[in-house]
Amino acid sequence: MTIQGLTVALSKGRIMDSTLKILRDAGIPVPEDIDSTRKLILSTPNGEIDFILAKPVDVPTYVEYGVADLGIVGKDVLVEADRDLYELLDLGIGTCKMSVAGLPNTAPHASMPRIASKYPRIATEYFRGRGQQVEVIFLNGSVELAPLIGLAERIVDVVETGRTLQENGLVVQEDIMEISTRLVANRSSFRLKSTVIDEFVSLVRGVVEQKEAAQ
Ligand SMILES: Nc1ncnc2c1ncn2[C@@H]1O[C@H](COP(=O)(O)OP(=O)(O)OP(=O)(O)O)[C@@H](O)[C@H]1O
Ligand SMILES: O=P(O)(O)OC[C@H]1O[C@H](OP(=O)(O)OP(=O)(O)O)[C@H](O)[C@@H]1O
Repeated sequence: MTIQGLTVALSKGRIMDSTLKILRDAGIPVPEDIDSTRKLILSTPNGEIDFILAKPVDVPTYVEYGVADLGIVGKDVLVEADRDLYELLDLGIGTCKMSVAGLPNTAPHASMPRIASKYPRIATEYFRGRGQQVEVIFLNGSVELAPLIGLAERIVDVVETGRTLQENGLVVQEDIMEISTRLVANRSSFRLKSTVIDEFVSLVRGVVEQKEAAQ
């Protein structure tokens, strides 16, 4: 069986190289110039797969609307987007944590503490779940700035090595969830293209399991 007739949305940026390595190791046809091109839609020479190169935050949108059958994207983005998708596989790459961080030795003092985050839904749900009233302030990046300049008491952000927190004098206060890269599917595609999607998943799963066994 060969893979045919799929559109796959890939996240540009940090997880792109490890995603492409997994796909290539799995024997999934990938255009040669995908790492270097400025094109946003690429097809394999025999037209097996169309790849859409998207901003990570937009991948769940493409997949939910069915313009992509499959998507590869971080769990952080998926939880924040809260789209109606099937999550098929954990690729075990792009691993990090979603954490609450702030300046050390500071007890929350405001009755309505401010929390800065690029992930307002995750932050809001987390504090709601703990029965804590907070005001969540959306920032697009460099979130660690917020406690340093007095915009917010704490942040909710991704922590990988911890270097950004450390170099800015911040510490993790609570961990919210583990993050890794996931393969997701459009609900209709999953039914209508089940054979080819099953094949895609089983090829990728083989590589992921092999990597896990070698660790
Ligand atoms: N140190 C890290 N910082 C941010 N994301 C990380 C990190 N380590 C792994 N990841 C994972 O990589 C994914 C993509 O990260 P990347 O920085 O490319 O996206 P992004 O923050 O949406 O980029 P941008 O907004 O700059 O386009 C994240 O959604 C997350 O799942
Ligand atoms: O624990 P670390 O290894 O230091 O990684 C975590 C940092 O990396 C990400 O920022 P990114 O580089 O994507 O920039 P951004 O803050 O502009 O989103 C994230 O938002 C943290 O700031």
